[in-house]
Amino acid sequence: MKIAIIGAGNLGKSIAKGLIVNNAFTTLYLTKRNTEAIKSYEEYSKVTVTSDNQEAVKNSDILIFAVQPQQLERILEEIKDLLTDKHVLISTITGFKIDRIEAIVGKDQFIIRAMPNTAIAVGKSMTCMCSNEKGEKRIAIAEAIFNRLGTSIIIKENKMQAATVICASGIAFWMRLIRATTQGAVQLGFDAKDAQQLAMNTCLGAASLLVESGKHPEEEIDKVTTPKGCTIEGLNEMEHNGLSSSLIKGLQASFKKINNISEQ
Ligand SMILES: NC(=O)C1=CN([C@@H]2O[C@H](COP(=O)(O)OP(=O)(O)OC[C@H]3O[C@@H](n4cnc5c(N)ncnc54)[C@H](OP(=O)(O)O)[C@@H]3O)[C@@H](O)[C@H]2O)C=CC1
Ligand SMILES: O=C(O)[C@@H]1CCC=N1
Repeated sequence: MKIAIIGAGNLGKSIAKGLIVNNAFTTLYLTKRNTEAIKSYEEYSKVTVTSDNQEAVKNSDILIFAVQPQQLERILEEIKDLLTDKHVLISTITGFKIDRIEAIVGKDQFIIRAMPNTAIAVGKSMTCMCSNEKGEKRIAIAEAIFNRLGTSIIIKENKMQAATVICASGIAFWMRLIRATTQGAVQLGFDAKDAQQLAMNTCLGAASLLVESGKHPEEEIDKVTTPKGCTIEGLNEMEHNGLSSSLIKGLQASFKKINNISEQ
């Protein structure tokens, strides 16, 4: 696949890393206006770094847009006359609806909206996707890319904002939970390095149990909570202090904010 990432910033570079590590492209163009920070990617075979979006579009089939929302319109205007039937447009832009993209490039383009997260850099992104009507014919291509770099699901466009909160912002939320566990482990006597090992690998184990068994979390909790034991003591104390409630309220606050941003 001939892929271009238009806007190789935080997310764009994470996608590039995932593609490079997984050898998931034929050629890869990375663009940004100031290319200094991404020059090192040219060390990889078949990777081209440029500030010329038009060159990237002409030489690629899959166009992944990863710029800030206010930058997308201008870029679409810049490249729209170069689009042909070979192109699939994948936008990762938060809150930028498909009809706004269609208004610039036309309905007759294969348009996909995707919301990956930064774990794409290590091939573990949870990516949610939707498409315009024409894009349905090529969404399998996007699925193939994002499944190489993690797991993907197709959702309705009206769920993209919620998916952004749970999956994209979710990386930050889970990081904070891991950090809090690390702080607790230090207080219980582990040095910082060991504490982080314990916290992150236990988190990975918990998620893997559910992913691999398809079970409900409470079923796994039942296996760990010895009656009158230390686990239920700790768990109930956390809940008295609002663990679940605090998480849910945070997700709601994030969702409210994302809806406000996209209305602006
Ligand atoms: N960070 C995340 O976890 C996630 C982010 N997103 C979404 O992805 C998008 C990008 O986010 P993020 O990576 O954090 O943002 P960044 O600001 O880190 O990256 C955007 C990049 O676009 C480049 N850029 C700006 N204008 C142009 C242009 N005309 N042509 C080519 N490149 C350009 C910028 O570089 P320069 O100024 O040098 O041109 C910059 O490196 C956002 O819309 C965000 O909502 C989605 C999911 C997760
Ligand atoms: O924080 C934000 O608004 C963006 C959207 C998801 C990740 N970063």
